[in-house]
Amino acid sequence: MTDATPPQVEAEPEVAATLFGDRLELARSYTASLAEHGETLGLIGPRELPQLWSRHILNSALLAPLLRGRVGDVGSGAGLPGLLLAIARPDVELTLIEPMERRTEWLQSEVDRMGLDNVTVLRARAEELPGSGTLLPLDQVTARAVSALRTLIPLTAPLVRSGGELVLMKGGRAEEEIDAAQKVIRRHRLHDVEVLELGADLGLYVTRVVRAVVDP
Ligand SMILES: C[S@@+](CC[C@H](N)C(=O)[O-])C[C@H]1O[C@@H](n2cnc3c(N)ncnc32)[C@H](O)[C@@H]1O
Repeated sequence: MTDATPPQVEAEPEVAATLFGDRLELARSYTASLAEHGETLGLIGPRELPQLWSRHILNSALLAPLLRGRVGDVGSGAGLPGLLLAIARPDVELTLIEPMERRTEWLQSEVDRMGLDNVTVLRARAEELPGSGTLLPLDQVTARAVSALRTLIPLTAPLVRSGGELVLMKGGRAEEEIDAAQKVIRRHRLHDVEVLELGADLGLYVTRVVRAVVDP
């Protein structure tokens, strides 16, 4: 006999209230919708449900205090981190850049359902955007789980204005990725490249972020 019990969604950690403040209901609403539809739409696997808050929702929200102005999220997928950041920071304008139609439909439906007025969903590959006139220069670009830094930097740096920033979520190999990306770091004139470790003070898994200033 196989165990047919469906995986349970992780209970909401208390720290969610600290990270989302008066936007917590929206974060709950998005999380419930992702838990309900994410697997059917191919956005998340069933094994993610027992760690949905701690591994996906809250670690995305940890970036919120780093943001300012007009921000693009490259490869938003299910909305991580871009949609969570739009929820946590209604004062920031988010553009979610995602090439897959089914994913952009999901993102737009969530934006409409929650009535978020600080989000634009753009169906595109990041490399098509520079010079296309579809995207104004951004103050910052975020990305999570899109590719290694040496390929991610050429996709993201051209979208950012001079003096803007890349804010890229990375795993435990962030330093090795930076070493392997030295050529593109020079080519795209990135400086002040640093690795931030977020979340430990809140009792969360450490989320590593590579932040760099773009100076074309
Ligand atoms: C592994 S998923 C990660 C999705 C989400 N950021 C997350 O952390 O769950 C990578 C996403 O990047 C998108 N993607 C891949 N290449 C891209 C490109 N050149 N420009 C924009 N998005 C891209 C894919 O369609 C996919 O949705």
